[in-house]
Amino acid sequence: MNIENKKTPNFKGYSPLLSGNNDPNGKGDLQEGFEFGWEALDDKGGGNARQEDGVLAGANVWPPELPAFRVRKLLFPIFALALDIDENFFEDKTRHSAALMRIIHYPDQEGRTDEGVIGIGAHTDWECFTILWQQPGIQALQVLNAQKEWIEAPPIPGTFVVNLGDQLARWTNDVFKSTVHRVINKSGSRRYSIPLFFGTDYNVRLEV
Ligand SMILES: O=C(O)CCC(=O)C(=O)O
Ligand SMILES: [Fe+2]
Repeated sequence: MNIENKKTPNFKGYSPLLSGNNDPNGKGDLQEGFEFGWEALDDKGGGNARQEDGVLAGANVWPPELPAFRVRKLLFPIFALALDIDENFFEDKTRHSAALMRIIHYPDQEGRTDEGVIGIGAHTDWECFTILWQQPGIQALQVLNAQKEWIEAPPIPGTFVVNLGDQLARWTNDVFKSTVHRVINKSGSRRYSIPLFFGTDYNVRLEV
């Protein structure tokens, strides 16, 4: 696999099972991983884009057979087409997108009765959309539907949840509404989730 991180110049990419062996007394580490970091930012003219990245400088590598790995690049054109505007409308507005990933641990709250203390209270996300990975097998995420009822959004193996955020709602005059959601983890076990929040470049005006 040519995206293997031992073959890239900047440590980014895929590390297969048993490719590492941290303990010299061991025979190999039973884990695989994928390393990524800052993209090489566009050179704004000085010729020194992200020089401070040292050995990590340079583009990420992504599996060519999995274009959805760069889901953001796919989602913005899909929203544009759904809005009946040019497919590339968001292209020059999302070059350095405000993007933040969280890794969240929710302790189990089985038996807790305080309705005011839940995993994450009802809210909408702020950006354009959130791509959310949920730990398989644990139901905890709920979404408020148009009838104002909380419905479950269970993890479906091999899929992400995409929540729409306030920025996209504002920009589209609520053609796309932001999703009200919350998390209550009464599963009996701890739960992990990983949301990736995606907005646009900071200086973009919300206009069409
Ligand atoms: O953990 C989840 O499923 C959702 C997390 C979330 O809504 C958030 O961090 O904004
Ligand atoms: Fe959220």
